[in-house]
Amino acid sequence: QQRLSPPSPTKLPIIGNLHQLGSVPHRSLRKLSKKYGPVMLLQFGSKPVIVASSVDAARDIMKTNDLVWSGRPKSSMTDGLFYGSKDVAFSPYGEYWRQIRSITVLHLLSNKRVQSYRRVREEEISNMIDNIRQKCDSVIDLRDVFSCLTNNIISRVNIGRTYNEGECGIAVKSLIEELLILIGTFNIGDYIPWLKWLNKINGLDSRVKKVAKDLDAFIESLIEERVNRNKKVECSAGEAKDFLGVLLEIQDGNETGFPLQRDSLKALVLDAFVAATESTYSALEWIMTELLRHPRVMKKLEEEVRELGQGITEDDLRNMQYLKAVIKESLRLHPPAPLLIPRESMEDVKLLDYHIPAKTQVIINAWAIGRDPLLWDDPEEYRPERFLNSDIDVKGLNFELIPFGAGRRGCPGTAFAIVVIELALARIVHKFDFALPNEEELDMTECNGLTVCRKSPLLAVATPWSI
Ligand code: HEM
Repeated sequence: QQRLSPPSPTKLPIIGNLHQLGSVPHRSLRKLSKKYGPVMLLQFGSKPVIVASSVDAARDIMKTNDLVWSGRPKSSMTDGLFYGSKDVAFSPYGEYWRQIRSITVLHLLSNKRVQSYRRVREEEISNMIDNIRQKCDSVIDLRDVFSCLTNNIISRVNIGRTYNEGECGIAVKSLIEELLILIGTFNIGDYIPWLKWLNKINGLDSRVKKVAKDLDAFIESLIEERVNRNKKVECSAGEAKDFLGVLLEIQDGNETGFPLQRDSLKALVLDAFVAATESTYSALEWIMTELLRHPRVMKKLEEEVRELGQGITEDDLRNMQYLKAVIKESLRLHPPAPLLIPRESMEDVKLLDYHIPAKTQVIINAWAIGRDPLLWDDPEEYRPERFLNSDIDVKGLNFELIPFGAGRRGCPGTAFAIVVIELALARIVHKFDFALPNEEELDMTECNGLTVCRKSPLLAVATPWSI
């Protein structure tokens, strides 16, 4: 029996289909998939890449054959930035990944840990409200506000303090931003190996080296600060330990029987910063963008959150069905990582009817699935009501809505992110009326990268709401 290969657009010599990626790949790939089908085979330089754009293909990859598809393609970019890809997100599948993922889940991201950060969230969200209040009646950069919030929350639970106070903080924030840009940059050397030398000329190699070196110096200084502090003051009993503190203890005590090398420890601390910030603030920024474009929806949300009168706590979130629907609808149209993180087959596997050889990369177009007219009525319309009487959730069980991926390599930070987004949104909409600074229609252009933000930061004017 002949082994069936997925359909492919015509390839050019050397580059294959790279020229068809365009400046906004999730859009170009959807266009191609409309012509070639929900499973298509492209060629990026010398590498075969499958693009999956339907709910059935996504389910097949992330559920039916999840184990086979749990590899990550090797990337010289993440090797250079994460100590040889020793972090959770980019390390190859295997025993090492299993160990570090379970350390990260247990000590940073489990439901129990996430609940224990309640005070951190409440304090930082109150700081954000104060910050907005001080700028009322002038134009506010909401991306900046949300980026500050998510940075502060992850910093406090990751390293025990915020780092964006003072000059050094600003430098660290821009280093992490540069790292994210680099992860999203197309690296020609990974796809056309004999063109690797180009990265020396175009400056990519030296940018990677510089960011990695500067971030390493930052994390080393945190470790040193911690070691000195622990020597001076014994950690007070009952104090919740931050992730870095726990990792240092694991390293000292070797209690898990798993040797946690210094590079691995640093990769895990860095991973938490990188995975938790841009994804979350970009989600918040897209949500506010849609609310500002849809005053009817904003009004309904205001009614729901303002019904509670004074102060909203996390206990109130449970009953806020419209708030949850607004978040899901925004993540459907604007998943912060529209193509998720690429995976790789670890052995030969069938995908729907097609035969896929081992070591094939797959890109899942979550953005296209969220807008598939076979799954959603009026898919391009922003209508949170569609989720009001629906069981569809973002947790990786419903493959029509997968902003956090699914399966073994699915996002372990979902619960961490959702509660920050819910509380931050409920509280700002409770406290302020928002308006666009001018009458012009909002520019909805997207930027390019692993995480996709608005091209221009969202600007708005806030006025305090009073009963
Ligand atoms: C709105 C916020 C977030 C979004 C949209 C998001 C999305 C994603 C996606 C799409 C993946 C890849 C899933 C796959 O391959 O199936 C992922 C992986 C991951 N995320 Fe998130 N994420 C968010 C927040 C967070 C937070 C807050 C953390 C941690 C503090 C986190 C940590 C991770 C890690 C460690 C991985 C790698 C998992 C692995 O490869 O085993 N994420 N995330």
